[in-house]
Amino acid sequence: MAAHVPTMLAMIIVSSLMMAASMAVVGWGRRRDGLGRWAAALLVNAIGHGLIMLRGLVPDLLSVVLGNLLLSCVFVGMIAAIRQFQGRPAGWGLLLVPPALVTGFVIAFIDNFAARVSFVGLVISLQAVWALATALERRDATVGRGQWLLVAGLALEAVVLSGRALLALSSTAVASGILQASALQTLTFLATFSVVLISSMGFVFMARDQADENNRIMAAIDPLTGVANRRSLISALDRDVSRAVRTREPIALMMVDIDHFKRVNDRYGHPVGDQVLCHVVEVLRGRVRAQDLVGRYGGEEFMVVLPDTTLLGAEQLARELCRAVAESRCRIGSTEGGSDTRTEPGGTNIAVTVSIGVFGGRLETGDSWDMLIAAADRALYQAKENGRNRVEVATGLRRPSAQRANLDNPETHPVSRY
Ligand SMILES: Nc1nc2c(ncn2[C@@H]2O[C@H](COP(=O)(O)OP(=O)(O)OP(=O)(O)O)[C@@H](O)[C@H]2O)c(=O)[nH]1
Repeated sequence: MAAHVPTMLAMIIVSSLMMAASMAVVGWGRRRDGLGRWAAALLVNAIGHGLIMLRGLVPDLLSVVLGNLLLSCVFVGMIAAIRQFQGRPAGWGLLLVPPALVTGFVIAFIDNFAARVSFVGLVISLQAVWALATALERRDATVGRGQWLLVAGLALEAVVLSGRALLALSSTAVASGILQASALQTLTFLATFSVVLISSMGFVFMARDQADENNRIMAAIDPLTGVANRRSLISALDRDVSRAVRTREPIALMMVDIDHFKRVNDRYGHPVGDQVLCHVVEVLRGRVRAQDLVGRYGGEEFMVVLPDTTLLGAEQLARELCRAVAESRCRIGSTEGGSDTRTEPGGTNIAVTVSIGVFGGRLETGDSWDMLIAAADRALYQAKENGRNRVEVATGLRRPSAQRANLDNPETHPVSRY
């Protein structure tokens, strides 16, 4: 099948322009997801194919030299866009080598159509492979399936252009002029049309999936401390509680509250208070296991969810955390020292302590996350009542019925029930 070449070129031009305009609109103001660079590449693609369509009507310098240069620059833009999406520098210097080679070769062989098709086809197909490899390099960091569309389009372009380049010198299938119809010309331009559609759609989906992922992370994270926020804490706790009920494995929960935090704010101001919050989070996170979840429950109160943990284990960890916070010093920039500060060259160290309420045990059907929080909160309240900078343990859940949690070694924890 040998389709009418100018018609196919027109299809490529129109689809590139429409896709470029759509991506420019969608990507407007979102400088870092690469949509703008990809749209620019599509615009260059439209102009390059436009110049090729004008073969014979405009000087060869424009149609042949500039046209081929622009077609090579399309992949410069695409690779730069993929790298921008991945948060990497474009590396323009190396990217511009293929267009320079194409320009030099086309000028030198301006009268040899087969040699030009062969060389330019090979260079551009290598650029497509380069773009493909760039996309695959950070595959794990890219969410969603859009990347596979992108890769599929680039792979198609690479295969068709390299096949055409290899056939160019030995076969008449390539035709003797760019506007002459042949089956191979049809395949080539269909592949270019496909890369415009498939890879561009893939790139848009990638950007959308990444934005969704970022939103999902933002919605789950406390922006100040970078740990789970209350909403994601509760949903994780709910999931762990359901699992603990099902498996009868123990689960533990800590409520950690900074002591006299209001005084820190009052004495040093909110920004320093914020630093203290981050400092406490750092100490907590540095001492829990990978499967434990530290999050900010609200204000100066943190929660630590400890799946598969006995009351005894949680209590020991809580004491360790309490000690670690008390022994640590939150280093702040330039602030007036107070009674609980040590001034050292280059900054001030603020002493900070926490009180911790712990619940731990095996759960029964009907137990829910809010019952665990209430139990740990009661213990926390008692820790505050008993003088702060200490750990208190809740020995049971307040169930609606007379049931009790089957706690680990309750006799080894002869503490009062809060
Ligand atoms: N800097 C800062 N302060 C906060 C933030 N969230 C809550 N706070 C402050 O935390 C303080 C909590 O004070 P209180 O509830 O009285 O507790 P406390 O002073 O720690 O006293 P105890 O818990 O009884 O030891 C208040 O001053 C809040 O304004 C925050 O994100 N940053």
